[in-house]
Amino acid sequence: MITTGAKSILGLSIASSPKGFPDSNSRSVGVLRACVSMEGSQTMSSSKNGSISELKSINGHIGQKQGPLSTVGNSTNIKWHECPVEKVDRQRLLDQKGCVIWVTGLSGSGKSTLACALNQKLYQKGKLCYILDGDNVRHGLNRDLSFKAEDRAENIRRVGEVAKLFADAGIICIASLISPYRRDRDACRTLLPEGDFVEVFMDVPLEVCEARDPKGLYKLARAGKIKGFTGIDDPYEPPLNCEIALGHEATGTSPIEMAETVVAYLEHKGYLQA
Ligand SMILES: Nc1ncnc2c1ncn2[C@@H]1O[C@H](COP(=O)(O)OS(=O)(=O)O)[C@@H](OP(=O)(O)O)[C@H]1O
Ligand SMILES: Nc1ncnc2c1ncn2[C@@H]1O[C@H](COP(=O)(O)OP(=O)(O)O)[C@@H](O)[C@H]1O
Repeated sequence: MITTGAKSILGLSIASSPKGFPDSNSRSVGVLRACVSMEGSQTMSSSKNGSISELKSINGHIGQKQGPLSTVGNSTNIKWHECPVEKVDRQRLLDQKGCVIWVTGLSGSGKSTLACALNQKLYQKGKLCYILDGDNVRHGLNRDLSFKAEDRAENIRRVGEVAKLFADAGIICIASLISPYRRDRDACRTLLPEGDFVEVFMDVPLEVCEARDPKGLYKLARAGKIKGFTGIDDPYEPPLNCEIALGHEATGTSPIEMAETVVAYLEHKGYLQA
């Protein structure tokens, strides 16, 4: 074992400021703080390549007594691991606050269009977003789920958990799913700190969505060829206390106006700065 100071941890020299790591840029502060905060535990293994075991020893994990074990659902004997680089550090790097914009509404109400317009607006402002779209997530992670109520609930639960991880990464996560049940959406809200879950309701009447019918799904549902289609023969529960309801004159009716409404909300609530 050798002993070293924070300056050489992770191979970064704070004094010499290597290429791609500006020393006076405010975005580097979080990283610097994280390195400096490791100074208390200066023992490193002699490994030359900065291996995982070396990082763990910096973290004080090796040779320490394990903390309490937990049981969560069917996962027994599990333990939560902390890291000195935290959400607040990632947010400072990105100059924004991680949160979840949960877009709910009928098929054809404009969820995906809004998600995309919002992503573009925020990107232009230099803010990092990621979209979790129901249709898309069902192509992979949630391909095993149908549209019966319990599978929709599991769909929402998984996306809620993933969105929470994105928010913890400091990213503005836009989740756009029908999410027809209030209870499922509220459960996602409880996963996040107060204020970090922004429910956006696409308040567009069924008749309008059905007239749009870009995928021809309403037509198939009306013909009885799709069973359990939301709004036709499956329920949709509108939010009772959402942060933003779109589709009215007051909040704009074009996708760009709607996106601007959401951006204004995020700005007002301080999410577009660290
Ligand atoms: N039975 C039924 N009901 C509603 N929607 C259906 C159904 N079957 C397939 N689709 C297509 O699936 C998309 C909705 O997926 P979601 O994951 O957002 O749905 S849910 O939140 O689990 O209810 C939905 O996409 P959007 O139109 O973008 O909402 C449809 O393309
Ligand atoms: N604000 C809007 N005004 C008019 N048409 C819209 C608006 N937003 C979306 N659309 C159109 O409505 C259809 C459904 O939009 P989409 O975003 O796919 O809805 P969803 O994701 O809720 O199913 C598309 O043809 C889209 O071009």
